[in-house]
Amino acid sequence: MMEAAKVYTERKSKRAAYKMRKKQQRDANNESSTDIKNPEHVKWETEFVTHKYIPEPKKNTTFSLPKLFTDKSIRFGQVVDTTNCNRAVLFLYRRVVPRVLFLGESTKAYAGFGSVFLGTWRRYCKHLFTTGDSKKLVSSDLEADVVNDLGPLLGFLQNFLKKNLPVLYHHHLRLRKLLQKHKEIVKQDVASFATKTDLSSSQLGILEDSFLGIFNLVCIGHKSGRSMDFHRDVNNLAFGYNIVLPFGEFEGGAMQFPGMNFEVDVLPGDILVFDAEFYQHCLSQVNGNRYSVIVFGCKNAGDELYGENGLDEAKLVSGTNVTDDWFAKEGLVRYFNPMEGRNKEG
Ligand SMILES: O=C(O)CCC(=O)C(=O)O
Ligand SMILES: [Fe+2]
Repeated sequence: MMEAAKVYTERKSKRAAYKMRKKQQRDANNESSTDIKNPEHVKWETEFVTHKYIPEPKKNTTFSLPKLFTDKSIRFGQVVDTTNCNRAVLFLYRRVVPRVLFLGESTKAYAGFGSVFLGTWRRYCKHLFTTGDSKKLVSSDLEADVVNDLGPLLGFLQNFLKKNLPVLYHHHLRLRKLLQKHKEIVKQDVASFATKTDLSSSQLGILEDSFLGIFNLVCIGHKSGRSMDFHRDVNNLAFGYNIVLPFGEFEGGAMQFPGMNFEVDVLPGDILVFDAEFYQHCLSQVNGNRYSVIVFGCKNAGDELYGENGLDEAKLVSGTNVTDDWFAKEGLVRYFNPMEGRNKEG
């Protein structure tokens, strides 16, 4: 007994020392704790805002909007749209990305002066014409460096979502599994899929599965071309949310929501999660070198998997083929709050 008690005490003090060391390391690196449960760090706030769709203004129109969520603490803005369906939520996590995971030089060089897309399927990327220069595909001498650089960041993000936004985590996971399932089907009969769908055999396996984790598509943006114009990400997965992580040395680049009459600063180390498919948005003028990692889902994949291959679950991710009744029957809600509860998939 005595011996056991001693071992226990030793372990306890070792653990305490370890925790202390980690904390000191974090402080030294000027990193923030990712434990958002710490009440000192978290201050959830709910803002109810009404969103009004406004006609797309001329290119380069600038908006002057009041800033929300300027505080250092993490906040939660719940947005009620005009149909009062609680459709959208925006989440802003301040200073949660450890500094060691910030984008490295290789990835910045790889992004060049436009946007590049990394995804499981080359074709799948090709479909994303959200910016003029997104045709640049995944093939570069820098690719290995980029994978080494981005992999840990995506791993961190995945764990972060799992802990803090479980429903969104499962939404990505579901799409991921669906695409994997499709990949297996294609592999078994490569010839017959060659013309059937754009997610064809020749496009498989560009990146290791483990690199993307639960995610399917990642955009690395530099200067964020079109984002500065007022837009919606209309090719996005329905009910998906963009996860935006800005990096670099810059000023400006606030995410603006003119239809809701506010903007939020999003800074290196922050994670912004918002419904870019539903809400019109743009970035304010950026001065300096701003890079952004944007994780999202593209609805073409869901549409193709459903339409071309009849994979039933794809209805869920494409959204376009389903009614509210279908969701209800499946025990799902169309407009989920990524923070609360879980959709069906375990
Ligand atoms: O932050 C960026 O670079 C892009 C912003 C944007 O338009 C989006 O995430 O949908
Ligand atoms: Fe956007």
